[in-house]
Amino acid sequence: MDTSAGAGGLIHFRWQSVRHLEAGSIDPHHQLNVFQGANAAGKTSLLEAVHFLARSRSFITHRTARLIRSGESEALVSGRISAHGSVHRLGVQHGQGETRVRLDGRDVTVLSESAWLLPLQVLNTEAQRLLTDGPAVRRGFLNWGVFHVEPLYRDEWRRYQRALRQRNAALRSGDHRLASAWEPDMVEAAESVDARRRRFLDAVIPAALSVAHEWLPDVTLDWRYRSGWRAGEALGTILADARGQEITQGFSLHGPHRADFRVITNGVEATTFLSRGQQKLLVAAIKLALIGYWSAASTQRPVMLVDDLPAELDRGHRADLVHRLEASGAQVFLTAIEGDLLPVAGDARWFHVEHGGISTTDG
Ligand SMILES: Nc1ncnc2c1ncn2[C@@H]1O[C@H](COP(=O)(O)OP(=O)(O)OP(=O)(O)O)[C@@H](O)[C@H]1O
Repeated sequence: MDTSAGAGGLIHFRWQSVRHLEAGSIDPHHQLNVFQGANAAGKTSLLEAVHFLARSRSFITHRTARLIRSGESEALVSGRISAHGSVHRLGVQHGQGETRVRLDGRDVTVLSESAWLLPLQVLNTEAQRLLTDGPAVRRGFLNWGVFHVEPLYRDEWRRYQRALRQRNAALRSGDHRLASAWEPDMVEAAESVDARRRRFLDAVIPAALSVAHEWLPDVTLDWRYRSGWRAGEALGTILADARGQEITQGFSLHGPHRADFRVITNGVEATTFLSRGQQKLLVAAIKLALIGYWSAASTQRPVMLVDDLPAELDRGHRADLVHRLEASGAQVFLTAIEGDLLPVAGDARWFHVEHGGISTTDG
């Protein structure tokens, strides 16, 4: 670890045996990095490699093994990251079914320790799952969102999950007394998890909807949060009342593990009303608001990976999204087949991607 922290974010990045990519390295710009190249050149693979460094897994398949270049036995990424006023060395290696993470010369066993350094979001075709998929995806968004600004959240969420697991085990064995013994712990952790989630959403979603409103002026936008238990009632009472039924089911039906939030457009679910391009804009607005919140609330520079930004967006929305990304305070990695579709206004580093090789260009 050294103290030449500079502007923050990923200041050096190196990869080996990742998908289609030739082994290589780059020194990313602290604000905007554009990767342009033809189909199958390796642009997405580069973003995937950055994701692998930050989160120790692939963002595409959730099957990290596929990240390894065909014919090789392990993939390796490493980087120097400026965060919290210092520079950290992070390396992630995947091979033989195992992922090994090293931070500043020591092994890391808890993912959140290394993930903490690079608060990261992805905007790609999968990102629309935030709107289209079930609540688990939105809870994941909530958990990462809160985790990066409220360090205590991770412990409270873990404490809740532990109490929930224990209560579920007691329910499955039909043990009322043991199930009830775990409830006070569950309730205490649930209340603080819920309070932090509400605070986070109250800051992020209205900001997101105000940007979305500029992009979609004819759409009425609203949002709702469900804590996971009946509004206005104490979770402790709900758990006690539900215990008999839950013993039959074998799991807990109420609590923040059932939380969700939804964006409502013209009175109905966003996904039933918006076009694909409009959904992309709405998700982009949510992610922009999140990285804005992270930038303002913590000392790390967030990283935003945007795959094929021009796809599905008209010229006006494309330009506005690029400008907002440039002003977001994040370190942005953008890919595009044709760079001239991206009206970049400020300082940026441009890279040409061809047959898995990456070289800097002057734009
Ligand atoms: N594990 C792997 N080993 C070697 N090559 C791989 C591996 N996984 C994928 N590829 C190849 O990498 C190429 C895809 O690269 P990538 O998705 O990064 O391209 P891209 O530049 O983002 O393309 P597009 O603009 O078409 O989305 C494909 O040719 C694919 O067959």
